[in-house]
Amino acid sequence: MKILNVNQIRELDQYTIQHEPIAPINLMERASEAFADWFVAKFPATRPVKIFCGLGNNGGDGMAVARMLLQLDYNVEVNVVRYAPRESDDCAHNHRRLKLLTNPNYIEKPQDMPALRHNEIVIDAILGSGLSRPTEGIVKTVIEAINRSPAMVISIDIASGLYADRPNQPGDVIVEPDYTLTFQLPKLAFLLPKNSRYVGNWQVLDIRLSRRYIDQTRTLYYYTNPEEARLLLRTRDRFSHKGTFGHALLLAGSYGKIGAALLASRACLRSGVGLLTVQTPRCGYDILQTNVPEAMCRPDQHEHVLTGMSDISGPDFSEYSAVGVGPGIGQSPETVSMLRGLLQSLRKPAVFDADALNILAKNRDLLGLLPERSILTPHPKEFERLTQRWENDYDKLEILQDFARRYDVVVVLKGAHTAIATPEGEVHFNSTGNPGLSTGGTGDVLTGVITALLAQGYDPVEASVLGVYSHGLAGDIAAANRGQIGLTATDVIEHLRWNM
Ligand SMILES: NC(=O)C1=CN([C@@H]2O[C@H](COP(=O)(O)OP(=O)(O)OC[C@H]3O[C@@H](n4cnc5c(N)ncnc54)[C@H](O)[C@@H]3O)[C@@H](O)[C@H]2O)[C@@H](O)CC1
Ligand SMILES: Nc1ncnc2c1ncn2[C@@H]1O[C@H](COP(=O)(O)OP(=O)(O)O)[C@@H](O)[C@H]1O
Ligand SMILES: [K+]
Repeated sequence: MKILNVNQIRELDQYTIQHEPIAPINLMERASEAFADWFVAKFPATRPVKIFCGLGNNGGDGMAVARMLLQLDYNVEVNVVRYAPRESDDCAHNHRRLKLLTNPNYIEKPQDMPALRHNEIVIDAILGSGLSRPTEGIVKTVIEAINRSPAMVISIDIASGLYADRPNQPGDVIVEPDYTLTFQLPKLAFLLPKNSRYVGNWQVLDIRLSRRYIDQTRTLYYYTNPEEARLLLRTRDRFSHKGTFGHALLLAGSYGKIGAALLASRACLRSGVGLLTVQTPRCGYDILQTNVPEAMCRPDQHEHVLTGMSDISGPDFSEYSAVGVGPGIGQSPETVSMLRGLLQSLRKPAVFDADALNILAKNRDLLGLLPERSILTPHPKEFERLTQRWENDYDKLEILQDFARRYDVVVVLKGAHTAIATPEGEVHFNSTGNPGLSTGGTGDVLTGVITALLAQGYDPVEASVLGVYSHGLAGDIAAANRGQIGLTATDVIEHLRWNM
């Protein structure tokens, strides 16, 4: 799913109006109906509703929604925040229609603000994607009162005061909704961690804006939806054999962290790899052979850390279709040498995670040795070590895109809505996953999943997008079974589903 910026969204509205064609007021009616349908399906008419409308088209949506809910016998009070002398044409039209049904309350000064109570629902239609400056004066006062109130808050299209595609400043006053119902496509702002309280649970309502405009419009930002993930997944040929699905090598574990190697190995096997070899320090050999009988094990010559050297065969990585390195490996000098040797001999993309990334951050000359289109899977702290501190989430995105372009790699920046940057500078935000995944070992699982997909011949971007999606989906299924709080990395492995 594409993510468009505010100018593109405006063009999309205009294009739809001209080419469908549809009158602007009817498009507003369609958007408001979509919102009202969602609302009516979720909340009974016994819950009192207070709608706060601005004077632009977002306010117009709010007034149309008010009319629709009144006609369905909801108890609705409309508050128009009069911060300017003029309304937009479509807002004025809906204002006139609304006044045939009810007398709105007009808020011009703080005393005009009504009290908000616990069981009430506030609908925020003060400002939408047309926000062009920080909120101030009476708008700011109303937003502060809404945020102080115990009422449930639902924003139409976007929280009033939040920019859809650029950073807000500290101190900006923004509605803090429980829900945001947005139109047609997600907004970039929804996917950035620092905006979490200004978004709440969000959902996209389809209002049939022009498919053609969306298809032909260029963007760097995407949101992976279920259909797109499903399309990436390859079906298996009836005459396939284990050789068809690649041979992965995982370099993982050190004394005290053999668990990381186990988790990555099990996840790799549960993600369709044909064959798996795991190289761990000698201390991990029995553990691995006992607990993951499907995997072959290459014991490292070293008892406690990875050196890359094994009695079974030398450090020849060319026989593997994909290599994944990092989970639990530590940063001993021997392991740093191993990584250097690996980078010097690797000829195809590999997956780098955890301490492999920390070693890269401390030995920056190694970054130049990364095979092109390799996959790096940092969490934000690891990414900061590889790059620099960022001022805000938009700044971080730019650093992410620059890094992926500069080193010709795919960077999987993990977290809620994991952001996958491609060497071409595109960013794919993930749609699955939940806070239950914030627990040790889930990153090791992800490394196993992505390594398996790479070994099966998926292109590195596809392996990352599909791997991150499936990993998050497994977390969601596991959380549905047992709740987020008790979720472990092993649960994620056990809930991987490839019949999406
Ligand atoms: N145009 C269309 O066809 C559709 C528009 N829709 C709605 O229209 C909204 C966008 O409408 P608009 O472009 O009118 O945008 P807004 O409703 O956000 O209003 C913009 C107006 O508010 C002013 N403004 C900006 N920042 C302000 C601030 N901080 N304090 C006070 N005033 C401020 C602007 O100068 C402009 O006059 C969307 O968010 C969506 O809710 C939907 O009805 C779907 C269809
Ligand atoms: N709040 C969250 N919502 C969605 N996914 C999350 C959340 N917190 C963590 N995750 C996911 O969990 C994984 C954590 O990885 P990582 O930090 O490397 O853990 P570890 O090093 O313990 O294995 C990542 O895939 C990340 O995207
Ligand atoms: K709004």
